[in-house]
Amino acid sequence: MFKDLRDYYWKHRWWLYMSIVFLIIATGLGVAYPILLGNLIDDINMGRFDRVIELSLLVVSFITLKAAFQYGHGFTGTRFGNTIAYNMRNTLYKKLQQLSFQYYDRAKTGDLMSRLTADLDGIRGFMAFGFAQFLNVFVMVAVGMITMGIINWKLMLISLIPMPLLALRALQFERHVHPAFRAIRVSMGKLNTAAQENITGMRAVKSFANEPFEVDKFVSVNEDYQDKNVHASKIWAKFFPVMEFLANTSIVILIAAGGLFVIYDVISIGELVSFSSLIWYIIGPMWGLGFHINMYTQAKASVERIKEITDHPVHIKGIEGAKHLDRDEFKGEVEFKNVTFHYPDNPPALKDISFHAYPGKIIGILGGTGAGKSTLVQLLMRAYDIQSGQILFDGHDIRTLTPESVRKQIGFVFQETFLFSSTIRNNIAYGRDEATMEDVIEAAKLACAHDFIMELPEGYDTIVGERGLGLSGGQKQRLAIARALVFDPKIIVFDDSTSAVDMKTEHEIQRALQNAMKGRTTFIIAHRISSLKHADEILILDRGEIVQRGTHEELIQVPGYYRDTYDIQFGDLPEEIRYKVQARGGAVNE
Ligand SMILES: Nc1ncnc2c1ncn2[C@@H]1O[C@H](COP(=O)(O)OP(=O)(O)OP(=O)(O)O)[C@@H](O)[C@H]1O
Repeated sequence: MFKDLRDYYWKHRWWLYMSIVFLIIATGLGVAYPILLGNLIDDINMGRFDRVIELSLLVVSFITLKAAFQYGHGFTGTRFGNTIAYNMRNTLYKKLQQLSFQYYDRAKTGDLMSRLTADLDGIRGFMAFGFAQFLNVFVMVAVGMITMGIINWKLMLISLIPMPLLALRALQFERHVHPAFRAIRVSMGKLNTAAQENITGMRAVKSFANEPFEVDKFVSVNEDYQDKNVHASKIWAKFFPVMEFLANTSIVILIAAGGLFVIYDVISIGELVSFSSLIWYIIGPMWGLGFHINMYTQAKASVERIKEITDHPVHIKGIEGAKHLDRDEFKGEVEFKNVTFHYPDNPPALKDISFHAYPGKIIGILGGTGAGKSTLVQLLMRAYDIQSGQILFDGHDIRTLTPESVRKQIGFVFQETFLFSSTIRNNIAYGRDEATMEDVIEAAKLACAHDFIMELPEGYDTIVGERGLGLSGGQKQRLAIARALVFDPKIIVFDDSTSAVDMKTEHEIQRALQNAMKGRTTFIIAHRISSLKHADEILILDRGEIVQRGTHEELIQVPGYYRDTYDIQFGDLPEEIRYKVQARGGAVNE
């Protein structure tokens, strides 16, 4: 475990060393206190009062010194644990940014969140205190036994008789309670996931009036969480009285045997008092043995869970000597050459795809659900590496370019718009820190979003809620278009951006799209002919293959998916209305 964490703590290891030394000193000083107390009692018992003040002051000084070293241990330990957790958190978060789409296809949000929080916290706790205290167990037992042995080794051996049993019971307790705690953690994860999903999907819950079902679902996971806690408490309740009994047996033996030793003048009454304090130097560590081991095993498991992420291979990265694609030099030419791609463990999602998009041209993509449209445009930004063929930007295979520079050339408008809980300005300028207010406004104007933004109470400073709550679907999409444009990219991709909006909004978005496409190589996935008809080439995909291609005029002449779609959308209209609607570039029932 320490080897795995070396990178995070090596530079700060002095905090750990200091923390251990301070704790050992505090433990050593703690031994002086019972001895001094014993001496004090013996002096009083024998009527020697001359050293009382001196000894009392010494006791106070030792207690104060011990407290000071304990503070030092706490301070340095916390510093050490927090520094490690801070470094690990940053590394982990950075790695999460680097991991590819392939990783996130399978990752679970709740699980990742618990690694970032609960697991890191477990490691922090162990490194801050757990480790030093684990070492201190041996120091305490050794110091306690030596000191008691010096006073009277026979009494020491007699009073420690129940100790092996106590240690055994503590280890048994750990063995039982460890899985119980693990079950509580798993159940806690389920509870979090249920609550998180419910809050995220509250609109769906309400629209289906499914609150009672959700409450029942939560009650059942909550019951499970409660059961797991009750189970752990039962283990606790079963083991602790026995452990307490064994610890107290030790004290009883000490008092009984020690009393006899005093009566027979083998030890003084003060020494018996010292003994009864010193015995806790053994009982305490035995009692806590299970707890320390538990803390260690949990921290070890957490390190492994974190290493799973930090050691996870990054699937998409620039090869050695990858070229940076300069945005001023890039013309916007895209070519797919016999591209075949499948997701891991899946049949091909795209088969032998070839097309050439010249700078400024529009490629329309149409096809049934699952045909591979979104996959095709995701390959443009090298979300995944293809199995065969080539994707070329201005003639360069994108695998020979740095992924960042490839992605910076593309403005993406996704099916679903994700907005961050921040101002509208920041959401539009997302990914382009150097964008000025003028750039943001210009992009918003092009995206036909400026007017509605100005009607909002705080204009561009309006904070949009999580996921953009408070804005309509059409408004969110226009913000997404503005965000894509603020980059002034050479390529722009629209993934079905108008499917979820009403006709009026669609018309506004269409206007925004027309503005956005000007001078850029455009890929537009759409189900509406009105969005596709201006394309220079339309690709019809079916089960990962291009089954038809051509311009609107060419495709409506031949039977196939495009003409069928056209007939469904325009077929019922009389000839002259059909003509007018098409000329307007709008949808059928506008
Ligand atoms: N992340 C993924 N992992 C595994 N398979 C995937 C993944 N994404 C998509 N697929 C599969 O790849 C195929 C193509 O999916 P894709 O999303 O590209 O289709 P689409 O044409 O965009 O569909 P839609 O119009 O419904 O969005 C489908 O069979 C789909 O199930």
